[in-house]
Amino acid sequence: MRESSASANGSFTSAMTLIEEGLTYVPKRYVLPPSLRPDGTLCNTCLPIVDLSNRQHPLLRSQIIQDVHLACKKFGFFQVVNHGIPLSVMDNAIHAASEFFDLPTQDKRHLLTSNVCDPVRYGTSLNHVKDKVHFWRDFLKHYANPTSTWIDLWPSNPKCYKKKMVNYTMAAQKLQEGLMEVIFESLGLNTNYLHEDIAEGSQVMAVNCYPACPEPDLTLGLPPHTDYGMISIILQNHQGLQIMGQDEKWHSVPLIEGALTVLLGDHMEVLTNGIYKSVVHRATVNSEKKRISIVSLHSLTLGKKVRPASALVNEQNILSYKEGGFSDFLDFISGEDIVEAKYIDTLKINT
Ligand SMILES: O=C(O)CCC(=O)C(=O)O
Ligand SMILES: [Fe+2]
Repeated sequence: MRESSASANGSFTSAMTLIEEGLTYVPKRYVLPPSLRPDGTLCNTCLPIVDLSNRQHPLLRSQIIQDVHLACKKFGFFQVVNHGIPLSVMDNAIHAASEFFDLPTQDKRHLLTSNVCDPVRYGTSLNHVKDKVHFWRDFLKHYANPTSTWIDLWPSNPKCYKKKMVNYTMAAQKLQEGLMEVIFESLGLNTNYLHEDIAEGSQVMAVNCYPACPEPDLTLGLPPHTDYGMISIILQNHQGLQIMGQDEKWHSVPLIEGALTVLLGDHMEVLTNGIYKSVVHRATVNSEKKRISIVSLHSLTLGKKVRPASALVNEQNILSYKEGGFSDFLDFISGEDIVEAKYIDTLKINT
């Protein structure tokens, strides 16, 4: 029978536990219908890489702006190199995350919750209580900006977690502020647009762990989805992320040492009135290595709404989105199954 001792009867079994039990197959609840499985047909298109080293250079900045514009328009995605976050800060964050997931379940269980509004959440799949099909992922999510408000709630085990993770979350928040300026400039908006709201904005860290999987072709770490925020910055230690191109084919995001991945989210689609679209992406799993990804999700602060920039609404590009905010997204995911429904669809004005 394809079911392990730990079944999906409402009790909690992390993906890490299954591996520790020495499972040689994936339990039935993880097996996707054939049409949703990763079928291995991938495109080898060169994906955009933006080198930020010259972003303050008066003459060379315009090339960066142009690269960002093309990448956002065509893919809603790019990788950044020379972004200013030291390799040691990134490696330490991955290390702290990995140690957290290696802890025995009893040391993580107190963070277990299915309430999406809790500022610190440990869990598995998307929502292990509600999911019809499960995904091969354990996660820890916590708020990060501003640090002083949230850090006391972060895990204190492993001991190094707060110290190592905070160096990364603060650097990612700063990088995000610089990236937003570049993205706004690429749209012809003032670089100071929403400056304070962005500096005070929400930052949610989604720390994901995808253990090595005995049958990686039958399941996924995360199903196709878009992120809700303005941008997401992803740090990963192994390949596994795929993005959907305009050609509706999956493209694997390569692992480039030191690079970070930037994804445009639904609130960016709203702000640009659809000039830039949020990118559909998914996480695949592999049979050899545990993969860690640390996603820094940025949007405006909880009470604020994002609306289309008035400079981007005109006769050629008529108003196409309603305003939406982090709290609208939380309401949406409390009620909907995100495998079946999309948050961005609730924000579109049907003309
Ligand atoms: O693991 C990844 O690379 C992607 C994770 C992701 O898409 C998410 O947490 O929203
Ligand atoms: Fe995502």
